[in-house]
Amino acid sequence: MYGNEEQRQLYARSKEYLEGDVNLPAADRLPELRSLLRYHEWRYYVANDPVLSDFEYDSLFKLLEALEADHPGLITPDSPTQRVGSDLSGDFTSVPHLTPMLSLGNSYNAEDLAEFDRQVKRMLNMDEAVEIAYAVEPKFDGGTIALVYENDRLVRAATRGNGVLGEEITHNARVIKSIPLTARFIQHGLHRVELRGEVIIRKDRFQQMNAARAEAGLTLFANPRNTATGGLRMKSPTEVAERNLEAFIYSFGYGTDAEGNDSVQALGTHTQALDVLAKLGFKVPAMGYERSQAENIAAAADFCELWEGQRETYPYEIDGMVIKVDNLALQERAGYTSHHPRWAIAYKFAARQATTTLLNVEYQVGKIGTITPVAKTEPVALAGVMISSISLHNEDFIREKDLRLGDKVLLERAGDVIPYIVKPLEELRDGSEQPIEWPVTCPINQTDEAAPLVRAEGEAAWRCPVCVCGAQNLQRIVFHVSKAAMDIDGMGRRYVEQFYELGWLKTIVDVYRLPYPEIAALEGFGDRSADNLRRSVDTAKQNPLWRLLHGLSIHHLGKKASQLIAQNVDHVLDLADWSEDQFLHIKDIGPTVATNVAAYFANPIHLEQLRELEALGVNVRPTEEDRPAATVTEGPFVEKSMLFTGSLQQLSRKEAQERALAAGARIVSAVSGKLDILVVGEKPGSKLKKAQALGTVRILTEEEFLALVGG
Ligand SMILES: NC(=O)c1ccc[n+]([C@@H]2O[C@H](COP(=O)([O-])OP(=O)(O)OC[C@H]3O[C@@H](n4cnc5c(N)ncnc54)[C@H](O)[C@@H]3O)[C@@H](O)[C@H]2O)c1
Ligand SMILES: [Zn+2]
Repeated sequence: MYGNEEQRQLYARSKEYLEGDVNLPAADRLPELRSLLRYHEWRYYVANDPVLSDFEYDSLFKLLEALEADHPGLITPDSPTQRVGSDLSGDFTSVPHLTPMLSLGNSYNAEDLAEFDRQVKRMLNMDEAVEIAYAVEPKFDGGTIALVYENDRLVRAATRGNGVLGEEITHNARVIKSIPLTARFIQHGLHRVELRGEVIIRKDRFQQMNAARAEAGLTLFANPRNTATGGLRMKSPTEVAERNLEAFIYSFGYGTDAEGNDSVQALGTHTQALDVLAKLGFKVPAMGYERSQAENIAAAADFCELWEGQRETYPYEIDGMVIKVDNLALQERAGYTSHHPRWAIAYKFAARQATTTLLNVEYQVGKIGTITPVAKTEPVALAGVMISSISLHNEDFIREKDLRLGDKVLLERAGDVIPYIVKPLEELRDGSEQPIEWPVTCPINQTDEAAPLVRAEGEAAWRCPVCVCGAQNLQRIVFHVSKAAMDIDGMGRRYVEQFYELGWLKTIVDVYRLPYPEIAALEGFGDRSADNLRRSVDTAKQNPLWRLLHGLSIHHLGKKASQLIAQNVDHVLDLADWSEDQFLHIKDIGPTVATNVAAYFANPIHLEQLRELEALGVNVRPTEEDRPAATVTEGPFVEKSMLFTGSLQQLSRKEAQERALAAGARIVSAVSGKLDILVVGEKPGSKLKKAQALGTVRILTEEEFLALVGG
């Protein structure tokens, strides 16, 4: 349909229009904008793979609308503003809809909605002060479907197609369980109806399906929307059934009685019409949850904002909300343009996808030398923020996606998830894209002395094994002073970076010999802050040994392992003489930690640093806090597991537990076959029942317990 070279130009030109870089007479801009929009409609509806965000597409659309408003004589009937985008593929029989299926106008905030409200009133010759009630519901992001029922039976289902003609997919609709094959419309005076709805797939089902496909080595579905629209067009209904599609019905398109007279309006409001559909067994947005009847446009806007905030936790993809004049007679009076109803509007949420150009890749070096590639892109708006820098995680990420410098890339940012690159747009390549050269040595220090990067088996990350440039040291110092390690109050990343820039911090040793008079002279410091900092550093010198060990940034040596090792030495430098095996003798220390710690202490530079730290007054021996709580070897409850339940009368729960510990017990949190003793206070609950049912648990009252621990 479109060649690659042509697509590249259409993409580049679209971005130029969006940047406001196009200066042509209106007579030339009009046809160009139309052909750009047609291209994007094709990417979106037919190829199912848009290259612009919806926001960008809508912006181009608005440019065209504005131009046409200024030059009404130049409007052509085939303009994208005059018809809806077509998804007719030719693979199915085309059938005419009973009434045209249109698009929706767009709004992005409460002001847009207020403007829409004013327009509706103008259209209806209503006073500005009169309030119109609106029905508001999610704008489901799937594939549109039109269902025709005659005499209470489903007789036809079709896609939206080009709005006038749809593709007939009745056999596929029949396997979608939420579409009833029969419904008692006649009870409501409806003999022939056309319903409109959206076919979608739950987000979790989508993920399960993709996980299963990945396992089977099949290509993955791009997103839930494509899975749903593609699902509707499967050749075999059994395949459709496997996709677990669902259909939300959101309105009547048409409805007549036995004589062929309209009988939808008699339902009164859109809200009541949906209530009827719900009663008839259709899946419609639930009142009070997914939909609301808003007394005026401000209330409608509030409901939209509420949903924008909770869209991530909703099980289905929605790209906005739809606001509809609730009264069906007013809808009828407001009417339609050739493109959308005048009585409804979409409220679009901020677009979560965007496309931009990958300009460069920079590399960050972490505290243990992990190299993280970061993409630098042409700045682009994504879900409300400007993005120009995105983590690429590791080399495999780059290779798997086949990213190249100069690529046009699709970005996504959903909810709290950090932005990421979904894929390069391969059809938009022109051959000038360059491979991303993965660094062989430290990317910060590209000299001969830099050692080659290493990648441990089974790990995704490349690391710089011996950093000579200091890039790692900076990260190590940041970690060293952080809460998790030496917890130096008042000395966060910002100061570390500042002192590092000034050359005062090269390694962690320098933390303990900072030039305080010079710090006091820094802008924003003064004597007091410098003094406070000195005090914090002095306090940290008395830290338990595990904090120092953890603060050395040894790969894989976490807090727990640091504590275990600190319990087992008299002086940190003892570790220089330890073999890997000795580390493994400590319960809960595994081989990875053993290897890494042994390697660290085999390095004379590190030993020298530790000697310097000791000379500067940093504690290098285990303290009281490092020692394990003395194990009790005598007492009534030695080696017994114990649990308290109900409220105790003479002791607090905490005091009772301390007594139990002192008497040798271990406190556990649940009743199980491993529980030895349950101490029962007043109003015990299910724990007592469970323990009695087990029959193996010794049950003590508070008095009995106190008697055993000696009062
Ligand atoms: N990114 C791109 O390149 C690109 C290209 C073309 C179109 N688009 C997007 O598609 C939009 C136009 O598409 P459209 O014509 O399908 O219209 P639309 O998506 O703006 O709105 C109409 C559709 O909304 C759906 N819908 C979901 N829930 C609904 C509800 N509760 N009530 C009523 N309708 C509901 C219906 O299926 C209906 O067909 C554009 O605004 C743009 O966001 C994007
Ligand atoms: Zn380096």
